[in-house]
Amino acid sequence: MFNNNPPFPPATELRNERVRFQRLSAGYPGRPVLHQLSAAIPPLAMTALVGPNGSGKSTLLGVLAGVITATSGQLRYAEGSPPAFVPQRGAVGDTLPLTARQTVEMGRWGQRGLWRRLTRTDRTAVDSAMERLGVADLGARQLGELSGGQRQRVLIAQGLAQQSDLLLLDEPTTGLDPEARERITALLTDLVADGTTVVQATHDLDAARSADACLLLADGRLIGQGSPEEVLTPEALARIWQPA
Ligand SMILES: Nc1ncnc2c1ncn2[C@@H]1O[C@H](COP(=O)(O)OP(=O)(O)OP(=O)(O)O)[C@@H](O)[C@H]1O
Repeated sequence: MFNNNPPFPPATELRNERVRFQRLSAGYPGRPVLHQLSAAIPPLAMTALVGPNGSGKSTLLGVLAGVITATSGQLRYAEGSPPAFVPQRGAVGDTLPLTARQTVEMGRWGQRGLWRRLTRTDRTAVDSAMERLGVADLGARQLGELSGGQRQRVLIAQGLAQQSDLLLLDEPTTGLDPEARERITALLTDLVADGTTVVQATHDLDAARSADACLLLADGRLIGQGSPEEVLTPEALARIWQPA
């Protein structure tokens, strides 16, 4: 959830790639999930991770975020900040006794450490992330009292407060109504225009089709990468979502 040091040092020789992984495998104890993935994440662009339930999208995001360690392969980052990771809404306890503002402030812990007081710079980063997500007026509300869309925006604000140029989001629009979805999609598009590299796992094919690049996963294997037109063909989608 917080800024992590990348598991591998920045690789200055990466050109036109923000992240590159080669023959990357990862999983959980006794459960291999990702098998030998090789791909690159383009900088200053939106990349969509697409695939059926259980195909390994969250696991790949976790590896890119540095919260899951690869079991083999290579993962390299171009120069830039450590990634900011916005986990799935359901992965964050709704019953945590935290206000919306405290939740966003947690985004600064990576820079500040858990026990240090927030500086003015931290508070400014928190304020501006909350303004940008339209949740400034919800600051005093308990996280668990917020609607799904509001809670999602608070979690994205926590990611933005990290001020990273690499933002990883796990299904940021799942379960939201169309208006909330559009709002978040527009925000992510603006972030890319402002110089952020965004990677989102998504079930939303409209969001995936409007991304700059797609990685298509099935059963922990990468079965397509490239532009949405190249990857999200009717044949590929039929094959993975309606197996014979
Ligand atoms: N903490 C865990 N421990 C053990 N297995 C896990 C864990 N988290 C996920 N898995 C398993 O890893 C596989 C990939 O899960 P993952 O969450 O990465 O897929 P996903 O594509 O993000 O799925 P969804 O679209 O449902 O979110 C699944 O078989 C899942 O059951």
